[in-house]
Amino acid sequence: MAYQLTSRIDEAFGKSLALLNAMASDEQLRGQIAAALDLCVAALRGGNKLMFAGNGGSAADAQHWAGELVSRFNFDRPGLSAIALTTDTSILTAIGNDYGYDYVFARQVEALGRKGDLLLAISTSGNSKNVLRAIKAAHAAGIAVVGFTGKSGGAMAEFCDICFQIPSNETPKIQEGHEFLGHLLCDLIEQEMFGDAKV
Ligand SMILES: O=C(CO)[C@@H](O)[C@H](O)[C@H](O)[C@H](O)COP(=O)(O)O
Ligand SMILES: [Zn+2]
Repeated sequence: MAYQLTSRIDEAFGKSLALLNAMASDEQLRGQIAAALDLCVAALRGGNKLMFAGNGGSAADAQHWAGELVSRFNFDRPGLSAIALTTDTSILTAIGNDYGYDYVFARQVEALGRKGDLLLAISTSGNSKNVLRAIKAAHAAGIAVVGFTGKSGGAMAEFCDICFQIPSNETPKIQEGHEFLGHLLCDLIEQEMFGDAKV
């Protein structure tokens, strides 16, 4: 029992370290991070907002990252315009009940999204229908999309303007990769927009 426990813990550390190492040495990923940062900063500097959407653990990521931007990340600065489309239970239940769960994000993108906003769509499989519909609704409204998914990319990869494909097929490990990128983007956005004014 103790041996199994130890080996399982070792395995978890090993997989996460290998994942982060693979990401750290991926030059294409670095280019995508810079490009996603440009889209985020352009939207925010243009007076637009970032919208986040995802299911389950990715809903938690959406809320987490929007919170970092609206409140603060590393240092005090003006709040940044960001919203998670996963939080208003009245809206979610109304859309889910009246139109179906596949529409819970798309309907909000249609209602709240404006040309120049940015959608950050998170799906480990890349195949969640409500996320795919949100991406479609975003493009119809002139809103660019940064996707976060796994190695296969699923259906969403080809529809995103930039798509982060974490090099794993395991949902929790993909989520760990997403979490790293989400925090990194929050750090870079804050630095890019307010770093010079930092006291
Ligand atoms: O957090 C986890 C698994 O680690 C789950 O809650 C997971 O997010 C849910 O099963 C989601 O419904 C998966 O959807 P998706 O990532 O494939 O779009
Ligand atoms: Zn999870």
